[in-house]
Amino acid sequence: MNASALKIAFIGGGNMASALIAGLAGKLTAGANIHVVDPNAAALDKLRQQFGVSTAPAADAALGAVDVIVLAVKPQSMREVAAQLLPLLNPAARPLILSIAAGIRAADLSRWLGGYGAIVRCMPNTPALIGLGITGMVAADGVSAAQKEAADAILKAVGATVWLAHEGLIDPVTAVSGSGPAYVFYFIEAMQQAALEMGLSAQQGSELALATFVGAAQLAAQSSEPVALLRERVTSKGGTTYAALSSMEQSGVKDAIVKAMKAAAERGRELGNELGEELGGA
Ligand SMILES: NC(=O)C1=CN([C@@H]2O[C@H](COP(=O)(O)OP(=O)(O)OC[C@H]3O[C@@H](n4cnc5c(N)ncnc54)[C@H](OP(=O)(O)O)[C@@H]3O)[C@@H](O)[C@H]2O)C=CC1
Ligand SMILES: O=C(O)[C@@H]1CCC=N1
Repeated sequence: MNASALKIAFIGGGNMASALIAGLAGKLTAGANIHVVDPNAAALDKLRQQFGVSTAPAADAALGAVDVIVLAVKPQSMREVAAQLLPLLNPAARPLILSIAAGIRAADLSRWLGGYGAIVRCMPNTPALIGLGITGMVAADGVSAAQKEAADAILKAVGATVWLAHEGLIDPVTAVSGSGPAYVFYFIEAMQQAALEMGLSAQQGSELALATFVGAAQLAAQSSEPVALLRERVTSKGGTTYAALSSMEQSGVKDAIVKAMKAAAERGRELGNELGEELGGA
């Protein structure tokens, strides 16, 4: 499969699909090679104008002529979407199905698609929009080496990829990096609020909080030292950082974050159980 000429269809053109399309169109493959199916006319107009993709309001014959079909609808819509897709799947072309849905297990998707085996489950994140995403991925047994390469090329076009040893690790990845940008935005919002309450302008608080996040993240990414050591270097004995971190420890911030992330992973497992028939914990 020649990655630069890949024909890719997206079923669902919402937040995550748009972020992926923005990273892919005109880079990995031409916008004209991308087809997007979504019932929302306004969302499709925007994608067509921005990236030159073709669009349709419902699953159509174009799905029979692509190499990869990305399923980018809500987990709750997956079963219905599989039923719409099944009659349009071209068995001769045997396209790769790339599911980005939280929770939905490959075995359930395969059953809904009449026993289809060429399925890769992946968990991207929205920084894909600017090429800085990271995606955890796992391939079902029916995926060929060329399809695995194509899946990797698609997600690498929007950031980094991490292949997982087994599907049970997708829920933890969802909790760490899939949902992760929201935790970071939440922390930035809190810093902006504090800045405002302490007398800085909204503009100054925003600039200071954002630059601090970008700088600290880049420093951690570029450093060979543990993050804990970088934190200690900011924390002078009896100083301001110590006061802040002590307050966070007293409030149980770290424990709360760990607990919250475990809740996210658990919600992924729950979604799989609620919406599918396969048992979790693979
Ligand atoms: N947002 C994120 O950061 C991430 C999301 N994901 C996963 O991506 C998937 C999509 O999430 P997200 O983009 O946030 O959701 P959105 O709601 O933004 O996008 C889903 C889109 O699919 C459309 N849709 C619904 N039914 C159909 C159908 N039958 N055919 C075609 N399109 C349909 C929806 O239309 P309508 O609104 O009218 O229902 C909507 O526009 C989820 O499964 C989620 O778990 C994974 C990683 C990160
Ligand atoms: O919140 C969600 O369920 C999706 C999956 C990861 C990020 N957004």
